Amino acid sequence: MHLEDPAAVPDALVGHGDGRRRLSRKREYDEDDVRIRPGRSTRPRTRTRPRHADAVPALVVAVDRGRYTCVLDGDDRPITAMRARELGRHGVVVGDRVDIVGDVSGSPGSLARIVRIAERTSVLTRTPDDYEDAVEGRQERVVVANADQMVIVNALADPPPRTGFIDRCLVAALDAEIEPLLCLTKADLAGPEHLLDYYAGLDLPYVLCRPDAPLDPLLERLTGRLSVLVGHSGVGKSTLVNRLVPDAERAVGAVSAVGKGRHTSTSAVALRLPGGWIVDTPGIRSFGLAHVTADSLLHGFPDLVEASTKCPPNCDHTGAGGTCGLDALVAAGGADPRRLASYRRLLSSRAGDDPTRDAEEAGRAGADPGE
Ligand SMILES: Nc1nc2c(ncn2[C@@H]2O[C@H](COP(=O)(O)OP(=O)(O)OP(=O)(O)O)[C@@H](O)[C@H]2O)c(=O)[nH]1
Ligand SMILES: [Zn+2]
Repeated sequence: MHLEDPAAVPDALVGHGDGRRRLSRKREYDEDDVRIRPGRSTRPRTRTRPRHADAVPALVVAVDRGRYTCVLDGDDRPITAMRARELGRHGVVVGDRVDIVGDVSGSPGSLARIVRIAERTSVLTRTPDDYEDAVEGRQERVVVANADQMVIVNALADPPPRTGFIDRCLVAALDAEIEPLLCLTKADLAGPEHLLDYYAGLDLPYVLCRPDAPLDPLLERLTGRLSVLVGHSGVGKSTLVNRLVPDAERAVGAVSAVGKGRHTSTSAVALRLPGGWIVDTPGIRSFGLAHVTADSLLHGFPDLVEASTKCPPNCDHTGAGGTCGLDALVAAGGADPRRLASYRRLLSSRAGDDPTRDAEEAGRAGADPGE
């Protein structure tokens, strides 16, 4: 028997898994609601719930408008679940390890309930950039929980590599303490030398992918991990996902069906590999970094960060005063000037005095061979 405290969680403010809050959303019902409740009693109400000894561990693989698709260990059946109200405002996102109760059969029409969310080992967040989600402003959003690795997919040609995009991803990954992996596609069209030269000062792991070679080097790095794939349009991310998970289309279809038919194009979805998970992020084209502090931004440039110890106190690293240690580092040949320029582009796009998209265009030009 559950005694509800209707005042405990105002339904209109319940947080949703994607970090959004919708106002005046109708309260959600779960199987407890159909039980006959005792009349108002004089017993003190309590927020303590039974401990759900029968709960089973599951992974959240998709989120769509308040419905969560979960799977059990070693079982691909999608189980639709809702969030128990006792979780309060705690959001649930793809990658979350949860405990579920109720009907966990996954049969059509069944609904389980998420009663616990395990502590997250990492949280990848983004701030929507100025050009999207204007309605929601620049509210920070969790993209995926518990990712161990960020696979930054970039093409070596067609479209040419965009170091501005990669650098932005690196900042987001390192800020979230997620290991980055550079995945260079279309290696059949161009060599990686130019790009790797730009990253020579970093210990950045990379793999090359081409249609006529097996994906073993990539698979090796994906094994045993939960990897989130990011990439801008046209780099071959869908091609890659379809090669890694041949029935990805079907899996994503099954997942979207539970969300009453409409698949939210910006949501992430986790797909099972023989030994690991990949999280595809369709619709996520870039990482707004407004939530990342200026300090963390510099930690996204491991080849530059050490030189900041030579900066005067409270240096803003813009180079304006001519005393920034980063300039001294570059002048002494200790770092690639293009790296410092990229850092400063991100710095100024974060400060809001330079539209993000322009900054990334500049990053793209910076990677062009011959520049
Ligand atoms: N030559 C070559 N072409 C590739 C490779 N990978 C993908 N392509 C092609 O590049 C184009 C874009 O590939 P997609 O997989 O659709 O790219 P995407 O990153 O998913 O882009 P969106 O669909 O816009 O999100 C397609 O025409 C692919 O056939 C590759 O390794 N080599
Ligand atoms: Zn400085």
